Amino acid sequence: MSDSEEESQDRQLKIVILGDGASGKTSVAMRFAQEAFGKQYKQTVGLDFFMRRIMLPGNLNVTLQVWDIGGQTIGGKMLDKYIYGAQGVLLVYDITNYQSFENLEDWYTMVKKMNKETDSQPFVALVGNKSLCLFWMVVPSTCTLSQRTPSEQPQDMRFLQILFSSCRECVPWTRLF
Ligand SMILES: Nc1nc2c(ncn2[C@@H]2O[C@H](COP(=O)(O)OP(=O)(O)OP(=O)(O)O)[C@@H](O)[C@H]2O)c(=O)[nH]1
Repeated sequence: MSDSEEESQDRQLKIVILGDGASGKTSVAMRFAQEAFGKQYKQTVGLDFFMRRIMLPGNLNVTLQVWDIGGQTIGGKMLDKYIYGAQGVLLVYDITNYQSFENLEDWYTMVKKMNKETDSQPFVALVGNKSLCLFWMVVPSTCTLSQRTPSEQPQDMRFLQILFSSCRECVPWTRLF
């Protein structure tokens, strides 16, 4: 393969979406990859994949492989395999469900455990989904995972700030991916 052919090939990045069931992971992935939203809840069993090509500054083509992990996989045998090798992790909670925010700590622990041995750590972002359901909001927008666990500052991760999404109402997505 020539140099130019090699250069024109897309780089692949693996993004894993984690969080409790019904927090909106599939909706986030679908909104990103297909610009679609399904109102009906259909539980993801195991995992699902989505892909989208994007162009980064400098005409760099990148294919994002989005791994939508079912909320029921926590504690399951396969979860570490799903997380392995991810360059980015979105930890999704539902702003109308406080438990889904609290449980992110468990998801985050899995990410840390999985990546303990590897040199490259993924970028991790918290995503407060259903962000336009303000009437039912129970997780204040000032909460972050690191605030909840001050002793556990994520020095070993490149931790991004909290982001908000609303799949139903289609707010701009540029900051999330
Ligand atoms: N109003 C509103 N509803 C949303 C939003 N995102 C998702 N939902 C709804 O929330 C429900 C659950 O969404 P899913 O995307 O299937 O949740 P999930 O996290 O993938 O769930 P699991 O497959 O169980 O892990 C569905 O009925 C969605 O239509 C949003 O931004 N706003």
